[in-house]
Amino acid sequence: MKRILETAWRVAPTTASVLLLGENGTGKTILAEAIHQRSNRAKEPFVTVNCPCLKRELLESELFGHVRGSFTGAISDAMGKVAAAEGGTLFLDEVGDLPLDIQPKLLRLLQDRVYERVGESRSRQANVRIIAATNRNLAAEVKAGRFREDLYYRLNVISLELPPLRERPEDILDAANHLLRSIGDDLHREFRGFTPLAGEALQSYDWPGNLRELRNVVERAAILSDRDILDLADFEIPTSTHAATPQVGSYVSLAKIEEEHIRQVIERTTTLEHAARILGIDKSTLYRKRKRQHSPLSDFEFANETAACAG
Ligand SMILES: Nc1ncnc2c1ncn2[C@@H]1O[C@H](COP(=O)(O)OP(=O)(O)OP(=O)(O)O)[C@@H](O)[C@H]1O
Repeated sequence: MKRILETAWRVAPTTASVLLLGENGTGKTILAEAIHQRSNRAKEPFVTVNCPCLKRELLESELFGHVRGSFTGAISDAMGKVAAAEGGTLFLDEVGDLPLDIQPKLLRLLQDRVYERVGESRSRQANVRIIAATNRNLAAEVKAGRFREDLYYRLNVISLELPPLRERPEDILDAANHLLRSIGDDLHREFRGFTPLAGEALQSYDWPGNLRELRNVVERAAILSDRDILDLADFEIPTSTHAATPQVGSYVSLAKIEEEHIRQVIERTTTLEHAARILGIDKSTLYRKRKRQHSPLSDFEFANETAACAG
């Protein structure tokens, strides 16, 4: 992540287009704004276009503007977001969803800095810096014929891939502390972080919704807790989905649910002691339960066998 941010800050003051890649909630929009803030366009507008939100005709007009009468409902001339972003940055969110027939118009804007309003033949000059983001694999979209190769290469000069949180568990606590401080500012409260148990639980979960989900979980805990150090009891951290997990209400025994839950916690933790603390039992009880369940002991459990029995 450090390397990604270093590259982002290096490219920020230039006018180069930037392509941000990553799953939903990894912070692409926030990074786009931060790049804009660190550019010499910071005092100029930062304008977002959300590509999948609009129908094709409306999207073209939203981007480039239109002249009166160019389509039903075009009752007056309108400037588009390209004009609104003049001098500043145009952020194209979910650019992978841009319809194929609008893509050449974006390419022209990127290459020649010109565009036309819908229904108008005269070209207009634009001075905008483009930052685009997508959660799609654009190379695969090109192969599938849904994204133009020339546009892909034009956008992909500087691309930054934001990794999902589950691939950087070492960053989770830092991110959670950062979010907690900013949530504290909003709530006019001063938080002092997380108890070790809460921290471990935050790090053990794989956050499919990434930073957005982490923020929601931390915010909820902060609002509902009256402590200044948030504890495990303040959190509702969802159990990650697992194909083999028996669902509550399905026809399986409690023992089976317990076995599966223990298996999952062990899978996500690095020591038996850590797993036992999350499960709220002591490690010798956990060891006995694992033996009773006839689960083959993993390397890690073997390594901890002696310690567990002593404890
Ligand atoms: N660096 C950060 N500092 C504080 N909050 C952050 C940061 N990055 C992400 N977040 C939180 O995560 C949320 C999602 O971030 P963001 O909208 O930038 O993600 P995204 O990758 O653009 O998501 P999507 O693909 O769904 O649009 C933000 O609203 C914010 O609450």
